[in-house]
Amino acid sequence: MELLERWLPIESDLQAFLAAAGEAAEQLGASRLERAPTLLRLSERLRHAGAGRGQPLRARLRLEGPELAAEWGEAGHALPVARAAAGQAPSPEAAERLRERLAQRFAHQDPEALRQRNEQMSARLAANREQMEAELRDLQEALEQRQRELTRTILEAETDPLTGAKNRRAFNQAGPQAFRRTQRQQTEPLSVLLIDLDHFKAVNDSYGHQYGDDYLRWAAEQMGAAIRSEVDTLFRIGGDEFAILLFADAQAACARALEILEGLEGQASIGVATLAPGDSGEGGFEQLLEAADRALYEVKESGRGQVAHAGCRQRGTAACPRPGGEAPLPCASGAG
Ligand SMILES: Nc1nc2c(ncn2[C@@H]2O[C@H](COP(=O)(O)OP(=O)(O)OP(=O)(O)O)[C@@H](O)[C@H]2O)c(=O)[nH]1
Repeated sequence: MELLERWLPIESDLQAFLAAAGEAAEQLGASRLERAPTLLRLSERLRHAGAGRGQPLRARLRLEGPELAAEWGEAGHALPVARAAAGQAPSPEAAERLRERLAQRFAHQDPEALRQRNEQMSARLAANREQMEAELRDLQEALEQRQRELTRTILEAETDPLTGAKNRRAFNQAGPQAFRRTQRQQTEPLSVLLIDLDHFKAVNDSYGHQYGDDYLRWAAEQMGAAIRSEVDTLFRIGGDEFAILLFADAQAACARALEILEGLEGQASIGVATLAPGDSGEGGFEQLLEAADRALYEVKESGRGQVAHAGCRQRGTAACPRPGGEAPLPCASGAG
C-alpha cells in the first residue's frame, strides 16, 4: 500500500519527507534509537539521488505487510525503513489511518516553500537547458569542422598539386559518371578531349625540370581558361597529358579544342570523341576514351599540332576543320 508520495526538489521537501518517514516508523513501533540511523541513511541516499538540489526527484513510502520502505527515482531505488513490532502487519484500518495522518502533514502548503520550490526547479531547468544548448553547439561546431576537413581531404585527394587541375583518380570517377548521365538524360552531349603536349621531353631536357613544371602550369592555365569551369572539367591524367570532360557536341568540342590548341601555341596534339544524346554508348566510357585516344594517336602520327575528332574518320578525315572555314564540319556526332 502506498502511504505517501512526494516530490523532493528543495531542502524543506526532503526534511518533511524524512519527518513523515520517521512518524510512520514510530507508528509501527520503531524506537527513536532504531529510527535515527535509518533516517540518516535514507537522507544520504535521497540527497545522493538529487533530493534538495532542484531536481524533480519523486519519493514514496510504502507499507507491504509489516514492512515500511522508502522508494525513489525512476530506477526504483528502495530502502527498508521499519518493521512492525513482532512482525505483525497493521490492520487495513490502521494502515489507512496512518496514510491519512501522513497526508495531513502536507495538507497546508507553506506558500514560501512553494515559491522556493518553483524558483529552484525552474533555475535547475534553465541551467540544464543552457548546458544542453552549449553541448549541442559544441557538437554542431565539431561536426562542421569534421565536414570541412573531409571536404578538404577529398579535394586534395582529387587534385593535382602541380597544376591545380583534377587528377587521374578524379577523372576515372567523373568520366563514367558523366557518361552515364548523358546516356540517361538523352539531352546533353558529352565530349572527351585528350590533350598531349608535343615534345615536352625536349622542353625539360633543354630548360630543366623546373622550367618544365612552370610550362605544365602555364599549359593547364591555358586549357582551364578555354572551358566553362562551372560546367566542364580539366584533368591532368599523366605527365604531360590532360583530359577535358566537355558537355558539348562534336562541333562545339572541335571548336573548343582548336581554341585550346591556339592557347598552347600549337604545341599539343588533341583527340576528341563525343557521345551524342541518342547514341547507344554500348561500350561505355572506356570505348569513348579509346576513340579519343585513337584520334590523338592519329594526330601524333601525322605530325602533331592538330585536333582530330574520332567521328571524322567516318568521313575519311581525322582532322577537325577550322571554325568559320568553308568546308562543312565533318563530324556532327558519333563516337568513332
Ligand atoms: N617537368 C616535369 N616533367 C614531367 C612531369 N611529369 C612527366 N614529365 C616529363 O614529361 C615528359 C613526357 O615525355 P614524352 O611522353 O616522351 O612526351 P613528349 O616529349 O611530349 O613526346 P610527344 O608526346 O611524342 O610529343 C617526360 O620527359 C617526363 O619526364 C612533371 O611533373 N614535371
